Amino acid sequence: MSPHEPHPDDVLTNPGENGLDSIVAPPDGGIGSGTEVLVLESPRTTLKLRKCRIQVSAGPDEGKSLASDKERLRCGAHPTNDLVLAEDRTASRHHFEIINTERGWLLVDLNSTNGTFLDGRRIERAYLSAGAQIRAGSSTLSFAPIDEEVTVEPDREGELCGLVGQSVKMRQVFALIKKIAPMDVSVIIGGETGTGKELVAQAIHELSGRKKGPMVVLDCGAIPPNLIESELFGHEKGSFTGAMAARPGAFERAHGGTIFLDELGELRFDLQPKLLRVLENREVRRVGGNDTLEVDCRVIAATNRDLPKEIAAGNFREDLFFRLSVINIQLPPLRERREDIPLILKRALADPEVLARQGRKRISPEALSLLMAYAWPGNVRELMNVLSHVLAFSDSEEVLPENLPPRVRGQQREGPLPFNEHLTFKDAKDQLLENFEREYVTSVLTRCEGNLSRAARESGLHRKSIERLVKKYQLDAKGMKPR
Ligand SMILES: Nc1ncnc2c1ncn2[C@@H]1O[C@H](COP(=O)(O)OP(=O)(O)OP(=O)(O)O)[C@@H](O)[C@H]1O
Repeated sequence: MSPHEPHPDDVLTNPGENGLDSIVAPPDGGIGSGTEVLVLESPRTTLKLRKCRIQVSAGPDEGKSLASDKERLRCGAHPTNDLVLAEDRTASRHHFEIINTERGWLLVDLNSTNGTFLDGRRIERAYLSAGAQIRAGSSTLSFAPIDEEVTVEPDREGELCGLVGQSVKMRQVFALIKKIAPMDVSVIIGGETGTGKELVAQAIHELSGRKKGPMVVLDCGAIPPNLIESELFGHEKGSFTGAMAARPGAFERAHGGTIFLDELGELRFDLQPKLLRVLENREVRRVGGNDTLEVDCRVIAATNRDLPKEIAAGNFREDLFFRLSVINIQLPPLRERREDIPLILKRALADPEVLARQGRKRISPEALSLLMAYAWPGNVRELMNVLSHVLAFSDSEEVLPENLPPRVRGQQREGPLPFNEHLTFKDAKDQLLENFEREYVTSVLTRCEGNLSRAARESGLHRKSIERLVKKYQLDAKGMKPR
């Protein structure tokens, strides 16, 4: 897609019936996103596209015009601009840019020699209204915003770039991914752990014009605070103790491609302005370095936190949220699309690697109905883990209910509490509690593949408490990581 085709500014959808809450607009309650939510009767998603048109109405390039959906569009004499004032000798190489912000179209002078004028007044930054007249060099340009709505029907296919799902909710997600992937805008992907946020980010990258470029994943929750700048911007050799060699940061490595900021909600509040600065300026300077490097990458972020709530609680910066949430895709938990389970299992069993290792396997109808009844707090990741565990430990061709873990069979709540009646009350209680603690933490860690931060989030325990329990029961969290 050319950079001049439309791209959406906001995603609007039905938040209620027909499973349409899978894709939501950035919420407007209290934080003023300026986005409406359309309640539709049919399972469709409506994208509100925001474009603008600038036209040279006077000057040597008179008649040139551009309709753009880009987040930023640049104007000046240099051929790399979106609108090139090739004939205007008094226009600077990069004269001004117009940024599509959630608050409106912002005109920014790019340190031009002769200045940028809006309706006759010299400006550095100013919001544009319809019909505004911009003067750059000896050219006058008229500005007009264009808003249009596009309806996105659920996709017909039950698969997209490794994502499997035949439910209306997932097919809506697939259609939305296809629609927005070629548009070079930021995206925030929300959803519980294991719902496929990283897969969605990969799909957007693969279906975009940047697919030949790199996709760099930065786990914001896993970066020690003292290394955040070096992780984002890179560092020069010797810039701090331990910087043995120069290293490019994540943004530099993602140049020409996509940067995926995973667990964005975990990024510490005091570190958020540093990220915002890179997003705003699109340039980085390595820690200990002197040169500024321009970086051109698409930003996709994921979180399992409710960011508007985090903003209200003072844990997340509103400006960073708005900078990133041009499009907001919310992935539904597996328990809200149980009809996807058979297809996900079928695809997994047909995987050539699984076939080579385990041979042809099938799931009995009784086992399938248990798998479909379970709540899957760890979503598709947990389903995949259960499947590989079951396949590794069952010899027969058919997976039966007894091959499934007790929690899936729903047996953990059955029967009397397994306490030892020959102990004193206190000792019996302590033993019961210890058994519970050991089994609970083992179960949540298995589900989270030994990832302590994720296990803490899913269990509602503090990470320190999980660490203490792992130590107390000598659990092998590392051994639970996938090989
Ligand atoms: N719709 C899906 N179809 C097939 N596989 C899926 C789907 N969703 C998730 N998976 C699989 O589940 C696992 C977890 O997916 P992924 O890492 O994308 O989830 P996530 O939402 O990013 O999780 P987290 O928030 O914990 O990082 C992966 O093995 C992925 O391949």
